[in-house]
Amino acid sequence: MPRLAANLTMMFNEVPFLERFAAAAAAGFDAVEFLFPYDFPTDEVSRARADAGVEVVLFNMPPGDWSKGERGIAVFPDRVGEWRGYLDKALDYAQVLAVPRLHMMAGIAPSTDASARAAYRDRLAEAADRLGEAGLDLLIEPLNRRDMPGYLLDDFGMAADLIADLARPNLKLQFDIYHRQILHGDVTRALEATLPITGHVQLASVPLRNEPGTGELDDFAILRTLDRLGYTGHVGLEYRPAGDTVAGLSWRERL
Ligand SMILES: O=C(O)[C@@H](O)C(=O)CO
Ligand SMILES: [Mg+2]
Repeated sequence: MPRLAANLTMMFNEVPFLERFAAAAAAGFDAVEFLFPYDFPTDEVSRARADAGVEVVLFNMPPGDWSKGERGIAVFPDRVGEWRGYLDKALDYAQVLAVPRLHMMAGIAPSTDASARAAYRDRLAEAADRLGEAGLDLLIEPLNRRDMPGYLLDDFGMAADLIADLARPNLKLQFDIYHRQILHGDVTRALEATLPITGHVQLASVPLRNEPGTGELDDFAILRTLDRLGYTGHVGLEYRPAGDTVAGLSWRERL
């Protein structure tokens, strides 16, 4: 059975962010992930993590101004200086929290925009090299067009091509089963084909993005497939609980 990590951005929203570490531990998790820790100083996040005794397995680089609709700025060739500041900041948090991997969002731009694609590719190479020196993996995640309209990286084939072209051993795929199913389907064959380049997996029901086992896929069969393929990483539970987070965790009894 793959190891499970609670996503603290979506789960345990009954309590403020820093209290979610302890809430996850109390619910039996020894690993967590989240989108962004940057609203809180590193020492506060670090204390919450250490007090709860959980491992942080993933978070994202700053995405630009999220409230203005930005979803990464790597696609903008004229914002490299700002982007480098974000990379420094993410590395700072990652090192304090001992996080082994970071997700870098691409940004909103048409995939036909050659300058956006070139900028994204350049930033991926640069970030992979910087993170590699620090012993971290860099992840890229295709996002479905319904949840993230206009996002550049909206295709698993594009992600696999980028990883092959850039040939950085620490540049890997963030395989979110929810996005995969909405974008392309064929989840099992895609896991088989891309597991060697996959650095992290995330799971939620489709289409509502609720608890595993409540949607159109057999999420338990998918978890067994990950076992069969020898996946040893974590599966991030990036779902919005349909009701109370802890009550909703009863799906784990079926594992
Ligand atoms: O799937 C998602 O939405 C996240 O993993 C993410 O990093 C971008 O929002
Ligand atoms: Mg995801």
